[in-house]
Amino acid sequence: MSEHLSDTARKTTLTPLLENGWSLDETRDAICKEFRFGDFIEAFGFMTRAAIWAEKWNHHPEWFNVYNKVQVTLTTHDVGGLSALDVKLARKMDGLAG
Ligand SMILES: C[C@H](O)[C@H](O)[C@H]1CNC2=NC(N)=NC(=O)C2=N1
Repeated sequence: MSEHLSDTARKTTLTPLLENGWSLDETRDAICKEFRFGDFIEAFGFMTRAAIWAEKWNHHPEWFNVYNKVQVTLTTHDVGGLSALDVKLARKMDGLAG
């Protein structure tokens, strides 16, 4: 079971993500990012790869896709806010998106 991200962890692990296109939704303690790809197949390929990691880690994104755009929201429902799992999945998604 994950834990709510500590203030220290927020400074060290969240800051680089916020500098890399993620933004904080403070109303629900979530991080969000919009990824854009060349076309639908690239966007869906990204979603498919991310889905396999999400399933492996039992940590599932909220996301919305139209054509080449994927809007992602990450938060941990079990703790009612951000946990280390959100940071881990956000980093993985950045890596997969290239
Ligand atoms: C029962 C199941 O393990 C939980 O609901 C898992 C599944 N995937 C999840 N995904 C996310 N993003 N947050 C969770 O708290 C979460 N919990």
